[in-house]
Amino acid sequence: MTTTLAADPWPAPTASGPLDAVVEVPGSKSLTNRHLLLAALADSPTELIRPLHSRDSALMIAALRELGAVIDAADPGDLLVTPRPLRGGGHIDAGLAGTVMRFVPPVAALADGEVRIDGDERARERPMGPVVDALRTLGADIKAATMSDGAAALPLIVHGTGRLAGGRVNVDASASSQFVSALLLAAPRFEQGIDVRHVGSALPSLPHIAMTAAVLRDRGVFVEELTGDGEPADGAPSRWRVRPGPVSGGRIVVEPDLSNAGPFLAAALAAGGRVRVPRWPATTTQAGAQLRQLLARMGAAVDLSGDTLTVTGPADGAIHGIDADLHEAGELTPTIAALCALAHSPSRLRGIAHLRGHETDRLAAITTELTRLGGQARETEDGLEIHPAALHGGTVDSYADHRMATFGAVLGLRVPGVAVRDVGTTAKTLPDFPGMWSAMLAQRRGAR
Ligand SMILES: O=C(O)C1=C[C@@H](OP(=O)(O)O)[C@@H](O)[C@H](O)C1
Ligand SMILES: C=C(OP(=O)(O)O)C(=O)O
Repeated sequence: MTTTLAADPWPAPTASGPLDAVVEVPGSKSLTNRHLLLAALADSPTELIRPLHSRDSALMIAALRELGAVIDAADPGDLLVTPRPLRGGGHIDAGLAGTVMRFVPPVAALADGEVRIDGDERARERPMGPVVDALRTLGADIKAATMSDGAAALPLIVHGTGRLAGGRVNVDASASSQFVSALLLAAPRFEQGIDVRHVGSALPSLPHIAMTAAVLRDRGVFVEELTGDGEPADGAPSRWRVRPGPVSGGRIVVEPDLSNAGPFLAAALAAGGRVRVPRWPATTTQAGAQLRQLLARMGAAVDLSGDTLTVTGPADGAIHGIDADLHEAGELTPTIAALCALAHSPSRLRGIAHLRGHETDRLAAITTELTRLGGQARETEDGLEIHPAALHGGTVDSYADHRMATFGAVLGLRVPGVAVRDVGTTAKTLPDFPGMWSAMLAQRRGAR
C-alpha cells in the first residue's frame, strides 16, 4: 500500500473536465470487522481475502490479538485468522471505530480475565449505554464510565469469566444498530444464545443488522429475524434469535466497501463524465447499494453491467435536489449532502437523527461547514434541509470524521478554493484517500 503525504489543510482538487475513471475500492469496513470477529470465535482458521486495511480494521485486529487470536498476513493483503481460547489481561484501543467499541465488549465478556476498553476522546461521547446494559442483563460484569445522563460509556473494564449465560434481553437500539449487531455476533458462544428485542423509537441501519445475520449464517449459525411477537418478519424485524453453537472457519472473500465508493461515484455528478467501480456485488447487505437509486434520482445514469457499476453525471451538469429518508443508510449522508449542496433544487434528508452520535455530530458538522462555504443548510429534528446557493472556497473542518473529509473533497470538485483540514482522517476506513482521489482525477475523458 502506498500512501500519499497530504498537506494540511489539503487543497481539494477542482475537476478540470469530465472524468472517465475506474476506481478500485478497498474492502468493506463493516464486512471486514464482522468477519475478523467471527473468525476469532470460530472453531477452525479463517482465510480473509481482500479485507480492508485501514485504521478501523487495524484496531479490530489489535483487539482480537489482545484477546488471544492469532492473525497473520497471508498473500499480499489477505489475512489468516487462527482462533485461540479467549484470554483477558489486555488493554484494547477502540479508536473511533463503532464496530470495535460496540462489537468487542461482548467478546471480552467471554474471555477469561479482565479486559480494559477505551478509545479516542470522541469515542467516550459516542453512545454505548444500551449494549453495556444488555450485556449486564445477560450476565456480564462490566465497570463503565458514565455520561452526564448516567448512561454507560467508554472506558470499560469487562471482568470476563470465560462464559456468559446469554438469553432474553431488550435493547433500545434507536441510537445505533450496532448495539444489536454486537450482541448477535458473539451470541453463538453464549450458553443460551440470545433472544434480543429492540424496544424504542425507530431503529436505524437495518441493512447492517441484516448483514450481521447473513455473516452469522455464512458461518453455520442459526439466526431468526422476527417481529416483536416472535413471528418471522416479512419486512423490518425488531427481534432476533441466535442459537448457541459452533462458528465455522473457512475462506471468505470481502466485498468492496460500497459506502466508500460513494464519494468517487458522486464525483461523476460533481465533475461530469463517468466513474466505474469494478467488483460491485450483484446482491449485498451493504447499505451503500442504495447509492444506485439515490444517485439516479439526483440525475445520474446508473448502470450495472457484469460486475461493474458505472455512474455517469448529467450531461448539463444539473444535479437534482432530493427528498430522501436515509435511516437505513445513514453513513451515506455526508456524500449525498455534498451533492445536495451542488444541486439546483432544494433537498430534505430525513430519518437520520442518530447521526448526532456518529464520529462527530454529522448534522451539526454538515450545517456548519456548508454555511462556512456560503451554502444554505439547516438542521431539522431528524435530518437536514439544504437549499441551492452559490458556494465559495474555504477550509472545511473534518472533525476527525472520514466522511466529513470526503464531503469536502466532493464539494471541491466544483467549488474552487476548498481545502480540507486533516484529510488523513480518511484512513479510518480508506487507505490513501488523497492518492485515490488524484488518481481518479487524472483519468479524464480523452486522457487515455
Ligand atoms: O454495523 C456496522 O458496520 C455499521 C452500522 C451503522 O451504524 P449506526 O446504526 O450507528 O448508524 C453504520 O452507520 C456504520 O457506519 C457501520
Ligand atoms: C458511522 C460510521 O462509523 P462507525 O462504524 O465508527 O460507527 C461510518 O463509517 O460512517
